Amino acid sequence: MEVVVEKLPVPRRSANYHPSVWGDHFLAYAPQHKENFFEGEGELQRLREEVRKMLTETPDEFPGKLDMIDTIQRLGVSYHFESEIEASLQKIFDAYSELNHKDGNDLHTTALRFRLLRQKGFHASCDVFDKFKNPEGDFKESLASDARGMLSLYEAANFGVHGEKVLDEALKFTSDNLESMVPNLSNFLAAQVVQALRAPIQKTLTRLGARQYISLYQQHESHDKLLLKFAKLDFNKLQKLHQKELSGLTKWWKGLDVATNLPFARDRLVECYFWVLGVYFEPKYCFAREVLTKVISITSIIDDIYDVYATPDELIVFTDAIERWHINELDRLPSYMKHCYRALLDIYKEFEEKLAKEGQSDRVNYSKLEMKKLAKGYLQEAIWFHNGYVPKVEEYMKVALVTAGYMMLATTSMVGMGDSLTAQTFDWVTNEPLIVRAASVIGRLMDDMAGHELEQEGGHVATAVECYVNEYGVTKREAFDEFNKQVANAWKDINGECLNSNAVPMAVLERVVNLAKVINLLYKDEEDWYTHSATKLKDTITTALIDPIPM
Ligand SMILES: CC(C)=CCC/C(C)=C/COP(=O)(O)OP(=O)(O)O
Repeated sequence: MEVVVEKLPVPRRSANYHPSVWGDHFLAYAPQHKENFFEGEGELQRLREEVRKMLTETPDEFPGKLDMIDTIQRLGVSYHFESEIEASLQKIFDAYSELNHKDGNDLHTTALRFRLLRQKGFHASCDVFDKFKNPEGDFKESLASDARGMLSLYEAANFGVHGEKVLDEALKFTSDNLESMVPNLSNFLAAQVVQALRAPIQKTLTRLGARQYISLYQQHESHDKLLLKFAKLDFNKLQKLHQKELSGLTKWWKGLDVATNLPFARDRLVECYFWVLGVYFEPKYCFAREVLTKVISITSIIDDIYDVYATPDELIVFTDAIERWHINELDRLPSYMKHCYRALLDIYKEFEEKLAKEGQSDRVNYSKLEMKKLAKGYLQEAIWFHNGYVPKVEEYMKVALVTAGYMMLATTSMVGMGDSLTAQTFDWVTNEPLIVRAASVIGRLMDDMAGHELEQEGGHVATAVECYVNEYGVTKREAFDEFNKQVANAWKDINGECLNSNAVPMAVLERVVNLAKVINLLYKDEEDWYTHSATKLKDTITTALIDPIPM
């Protein structure tokens, strides 16, 4: 279809997004030496083996072993000991009833064991919490004086699945009581409680959680000095690795020159990299991070083309060009779209070439298909907007779960993950499995609650909020209450899908869980940190990616 463009002045909208707050900052971290760039490498390796020894020599049936595993995980270094921890948890799971019986009324140990198992996909039964209830069926009031146990129960209850009433009650009981306990707690415990109430472990990004826990842990009077030193060194080493990756990505991004060529769009490379760092931080996922960062940052531009700048006619051509996915399509596009379209094709071509060496270039097709589906969803929303149409909730959600972007990102997150993934796993992810739908529900509803005011001012497709208010004649607050319930239910779906999953590797499920965690940070409390990234998100990125931990 031929469309005449840019001959007549076209009325354009602008959302006045602020420019990049990072500019070329990360270019300064360009790699000088490819190998051995970290001075503390020798020390780090020595400490790692000491920690491994401590971990393997501590008997699995010791309650202290649970605390050791938990501390190692929370300090962000458990990725070094995956097989050792998995083997311990398997033994602990096999002896679950017996161990619970032995611990009697120790709430902390019971709850911690339950959470550590659930976190790694073991279906630990929540019946172990029944004994902490009184004959009336309520949690015993006496527990409210056991702050450590209450905190552990709260963290455990965040791993509940549908139908686990005792965990719903535990979540309410602990949430209601923990806050008022804070003034009477030690600094270490009080700080943990405050942090946990803000975001439980289940919803905390691993790098941020590690950074926070390292500072807390060193205030704990009986902390393990060796473990603490190892965690600090490892955090700083990874931070340097991430800085170098971001330096390379900044170089790539500069070639696109968003400020000049696409001035209406959000220029958010560093924020996108941070998003991806929430999905995987481990060194082995370096290429996966590159793939996902490039895709998410170009998607952000594409989203702004659809939502803000383009005319409906241009969007029809653009969507068709994405569907055809061929460089010849460039001629049909106005010049601003050309920049974006060329970049889109280039990045996928680059992935294909790199993956061809491993015989894995087919994987890219799954991501391309999802990108095409996303573009069609974006077009549908743009058409609704330009027609002033407010869909019914069901009609809206069908499209808006796609435009939440998480079906595409979940698929793309797997593209660079290495050789252990099969075609079956890719088929699984592109068939909208429950866990991906649930992450999309969280993404869509939290984004809509956060973006609602702004999107209405700037002119934007009706969000879930307007659709719901319009269809059910309720207040905005009532719509928010309903959505918060749906978000909580979606977390239960996610928790359930992670249990005893033999069909899909845990490493893949963890990517989807992590995608949901990122939403919980960026769109919490009805704020949009991603779009307005100059304050809270800038500070958060600074702690994760710029400031090293003092040794
Ligand atoms: C999850 C993905 C793909 C992230 C890339 C950046 C992006 C599009 C964020 C959401 O923006 P928005 O709040 O404007 O989204 P929407 O227009 O869908 O409401």
